[in-house]
Amino acid sequence: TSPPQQEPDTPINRFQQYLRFNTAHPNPNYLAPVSFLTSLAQSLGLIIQTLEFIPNKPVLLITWQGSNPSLPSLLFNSHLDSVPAEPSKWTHPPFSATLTADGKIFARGAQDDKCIAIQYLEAIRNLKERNFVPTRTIHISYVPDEEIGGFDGADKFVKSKEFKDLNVGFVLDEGQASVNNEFRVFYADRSPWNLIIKAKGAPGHGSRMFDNGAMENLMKSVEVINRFRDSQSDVVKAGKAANSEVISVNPVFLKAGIPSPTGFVMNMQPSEAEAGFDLRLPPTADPNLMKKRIAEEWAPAIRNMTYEIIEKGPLRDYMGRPLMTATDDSNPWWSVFKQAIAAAGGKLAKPEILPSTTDARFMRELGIPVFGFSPMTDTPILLHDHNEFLKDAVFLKGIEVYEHIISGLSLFEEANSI
Ligand code: MET
Ligand SMILES: [Zn+2]
Ligand SMILES: [Zn+2]
Repeated sequence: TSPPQQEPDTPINRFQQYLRFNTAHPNPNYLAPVSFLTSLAQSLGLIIQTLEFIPNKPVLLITWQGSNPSLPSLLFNSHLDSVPAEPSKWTHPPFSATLTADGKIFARGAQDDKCIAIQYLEAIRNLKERNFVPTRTIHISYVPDEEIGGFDGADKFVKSKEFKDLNVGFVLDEGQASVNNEFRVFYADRSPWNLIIKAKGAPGHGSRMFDNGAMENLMKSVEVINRFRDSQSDVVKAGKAANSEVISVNPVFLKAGIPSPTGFVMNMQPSEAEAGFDLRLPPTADPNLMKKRIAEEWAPAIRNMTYEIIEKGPLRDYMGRPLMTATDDSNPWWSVFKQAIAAAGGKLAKPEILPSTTDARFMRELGIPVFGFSPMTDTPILLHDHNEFLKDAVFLKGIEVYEHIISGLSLFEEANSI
């Protein structure tokens, strides 16, 4: 018999091992990756706590104690879960973490956001090997359920006594890939709304051309929504705003028709029809104006329409301010962060609003400054896409970047109160 295969002792291999846990919704495996990360943290001599605010939805909290634990701490967050993948559409199985000859590691979660999960720990490994001693305490959190809104994950965590006791002064959470050689940093998220519009109307023979059918009513709404979508796109195409600075609306499901064993009944017009939309509002948008538009134009009662808006998370912080982290001198963390990127030999792009949404909004809601940041340059943006991958060299460079960030931020002692 051959001896059990030993996993190679490399950062890339640890990344691949972490990518192989199937953490896709609707049934993410949380226990196995948490025990894997726990053993990594143990091997680094870090403090480990597993919190469970909701049964079977663990929050893993790892701590590297600083020499001055009375200073506000730093938190590096990532989520454990992933969106689903359609394996038949992938060139390599989505949980295989296949490394190709050109250095691409294919996996659901390679960019979103299992890279940073391992990079945080690898950066600490390297700093410890060099006998670096942090001044501020450093925490790393691994939270469940980000992809379904974070309500049983980060939201519960940040509202807990355990979180309050961490005295967090500054947070880094996930960002998005950069297609050029500049690192991207995000000071706000767009807020997600799920919009479901329903139409009712007279049923009838498939050959008749009557007014106010459910399908006709729904299609009219789809046209109106599409015109709004075009108007937002035009602003972007004219160069007047970035993608993430306008309101996005995209249809994500359509539900109608009378089922038959072979598909749908073709000669009946249905009496009900439904469509779902993913909306994202930048922090500058007026939510009330949007609600008015939906009520009056997108799903008007006079066209037999009803609608439901599910707001996925907060729009304002506890002081009533939009959820934005300052990127000027009023935020001392900004310059320390900038210096760390420069020290790593990196170029930083102009700070942006994130087009999507992260757990950062729950920390910003408490008034804590948070940047979204995933160190991936020269990388196509593949989050939630088929064939998500990250290059090994990009992953390794990211570790080095975090070494500079962690050391720079943890030694930053001015303004003790922040
Ligand atoms: C619905 S909360 C956000 C989930 C996910 N990160 C997204 O942006 O779609
Ligand atoms: Zn993510
Ligand atoms: Zn995601």
